[in-house]
Amino acid sequence: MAHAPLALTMGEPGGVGPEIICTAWERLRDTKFVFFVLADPAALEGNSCSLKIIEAPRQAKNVFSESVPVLPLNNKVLPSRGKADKKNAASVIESIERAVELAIAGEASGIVTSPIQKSSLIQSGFNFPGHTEFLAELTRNTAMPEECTRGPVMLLAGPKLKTVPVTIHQSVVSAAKSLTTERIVGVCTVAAESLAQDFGIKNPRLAVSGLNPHAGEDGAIGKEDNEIIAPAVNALKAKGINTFGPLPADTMFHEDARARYDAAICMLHDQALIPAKTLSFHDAVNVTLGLPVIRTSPDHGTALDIAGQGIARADSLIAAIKLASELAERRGSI
Ligand SMILES: NC(=O)C1=CN([C@@H]2O[C@H](COP(=O)(O)OP(=O)(O)OC[C@H]3O[C@@H](n4cnc5c(N)ncnc54)[C@H](O)[C@@H]3O)[C@@H](O)[C@H]2O)C=CC1
Ligand SMILES: NCC(=O)COP(=O)(O)O
Repeated sequence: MAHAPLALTMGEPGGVGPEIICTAWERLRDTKFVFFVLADPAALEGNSCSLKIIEAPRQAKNVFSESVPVLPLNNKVLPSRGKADKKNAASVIESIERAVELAIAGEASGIVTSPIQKSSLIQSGFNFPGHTEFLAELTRNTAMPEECTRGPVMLLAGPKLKTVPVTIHQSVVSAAKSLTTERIVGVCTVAAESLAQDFGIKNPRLAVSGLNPHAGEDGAIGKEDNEIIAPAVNALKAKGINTFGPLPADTMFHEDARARYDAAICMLHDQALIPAKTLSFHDAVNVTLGLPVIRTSPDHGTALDIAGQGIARADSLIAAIKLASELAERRGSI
């Protein structure tokens, strides 16, 4: 049976989201990568692509080669290019919530999120630091596919490197304090399962970073590496997960080092995202593992500084759309 279309969320209407959605559609309109956008049409107007209002996701396929299919939201936006306005928060959030409902109902084969301006949503009272945590909450009561452990876990997947941060949207101080052996084992377990099931990597090799310089220099520069991370690596090995580390984070991303593993598991957000974005800013995709629905996203943010100038690249969004479609095929979604 043909796949249901992908649900694209609107993201921050003042950012580059609307223009890269339009560019992505122009490049994909004659392909199998059919999507519809959950948006207030006002957010997408002013770009070169034509829009077609649809009433249900199943209509997307019939209009996709001619227009961007748009499933309208109840909450309206007042877009202002280059600025994030917290008055648009209800619409931005509704887009994500409706995408999740449609994916759970099988009317969308997966969700691709456009970037949100987190600071603006948080100022409006939104209680989540990012999509990852919000999607985990929205899908909390939905059963996971068989033999899949619940996350959420963030994966940055690029052509040269896959990285997973154990701690995500936390200050460095709180991230360091919140690291536990159990948490590292949990994240690695979800990552290993997903790399095998979703990415087809048999017995994936996980390289686990240290937290401190030189992985703690045998306890001389911090105790977490020996007391928290090394026991996690041992516990993972005992579970049969192909894991090694803790490795000094500064020397685990050069070309020869990358050849030794399938994913780098990092203790901090920036340990994982700096190498991923440095190597492949325009090709890497942010994937949330350990959800009952498929979710991908471009690796970049709202780029308010270039919004509306016609220079934003849509490559990472296109990579996110293609990857979501591949994952849906692999999972055998409707
Ligand atoms: N998945 C999501 O919703 C994400 C949201 N964000 C949010 O985005 C906002 C801005 O974050 P920043 O740290 O400034 O990162 P950013 O990725 O928005 O921008 C960083 C730099 O990259 C450039 N850039 C970004 N996307 C580009 C594209 N498609 N083509 C060409 N150049 C591009 C920007 O112009 C800027 O110079 C923050 O609120 C952040 O939380 C950041 C990452 C992911
Ligand atoms: N730096 C990555 C990022 O902030 C994306 O987070 P999320 O919105 O996917 O949770």
